[in-house]
Amino acid sequence: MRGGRDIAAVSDVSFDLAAGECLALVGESGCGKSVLVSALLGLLPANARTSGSALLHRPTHDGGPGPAGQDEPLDLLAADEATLARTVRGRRVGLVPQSPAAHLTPVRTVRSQLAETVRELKGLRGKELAEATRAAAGRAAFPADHLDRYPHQLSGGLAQRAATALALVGDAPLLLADEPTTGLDRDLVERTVDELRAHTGEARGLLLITHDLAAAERIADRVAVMYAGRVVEVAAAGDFFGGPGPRHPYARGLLAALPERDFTPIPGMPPELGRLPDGCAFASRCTRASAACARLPAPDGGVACHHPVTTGRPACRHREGSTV
Ligand SMILES: Nc1ncnc2c1ncn2[C@@H]1O[C@H](COP(=O)(O)OP(=O)(O)OP(=O)(O)O)[C@@H](O)[C@H]1O
Ligand code: NI
Repeated sequence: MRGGRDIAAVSDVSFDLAAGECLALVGESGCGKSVLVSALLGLLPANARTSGSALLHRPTHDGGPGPAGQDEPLDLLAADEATLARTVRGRRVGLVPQSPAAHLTPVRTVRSQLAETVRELKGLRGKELAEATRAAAGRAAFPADHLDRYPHQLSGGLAQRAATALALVGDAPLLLADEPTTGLDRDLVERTVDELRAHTGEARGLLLITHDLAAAERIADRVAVMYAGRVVEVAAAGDFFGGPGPRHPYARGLLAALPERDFTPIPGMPPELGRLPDGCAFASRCTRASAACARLPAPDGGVACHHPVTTGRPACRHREGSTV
């Protein structure tokens, strides 16, 4: 920040994502979801700092170890710009960006941007390229008769679909979708998330960032909840949305806020990142808070809370399989 102040936008985040799995990442606006995605792709501003590791394994179709010498994971946080640009972005990790209108090149039509991506990633030319470009648009329900439009001529939902089409072209082993259904009607939301879910076939992984808990429930295997830059709970989707429900009070509050549930918002606002308390950042809004919350809770069994709701069942069930 200006004045030499540091802001910790994302802290101590730890999770895995298996091949063939969809992990939904949810949490209020500003909790750090997009910063996390930018960090994974080396897209943070130049003055940002990261530490730790983000290991990307080579996918294998049977889930077993890869060919000898080729299954060394790549640490995305340590990779240099040339590696990220030439081998990672679009190829090994696809991105549906949060603000598609800002990511599309304003002076080129959707067709030309999509064709360039298909040419680069699939090596197609001529008639085949034109055909594959139309097919790529169709995969994200982008209408063929809008392909010759410029980004400023698209509605928000159409720009979203153009960005999704671009992200799907490379069939990357890991897809990061940052709010891919903003501005879409319910049937298009469902069509889009189903297409993203289909992407997890053939041992591909999907990290779905969304505010749409119904969309997460529809396609996610597990759910991770972020609050003020930290992951506070990771749970199997069946437990999270089903009977036992989430165990972290914040995660329970997120679900209870839904109109089809209690329709009761969590009182108060998330804290400012520059003024985080030393202890649990949710304590001031939490009805279960106690003196223990003055200390930061360490993640324990998938939940970081001094007084999680006991549901009688383990909330975190890891799927078998190799990690992506
Ligand atoms: N370039 C930046 N410089 C300073 N602060 C930033 C920068 N980018 C993001 N932030 C801050 O980091 C925090 C996390 O932002 P982020 O965009 O990751 O939130 P988010 O969870 O994706 O929210 P939303 O759901 O609204 O997209 C916010 O407080 C934001 O203001
Ligand atoms: Ni975001």
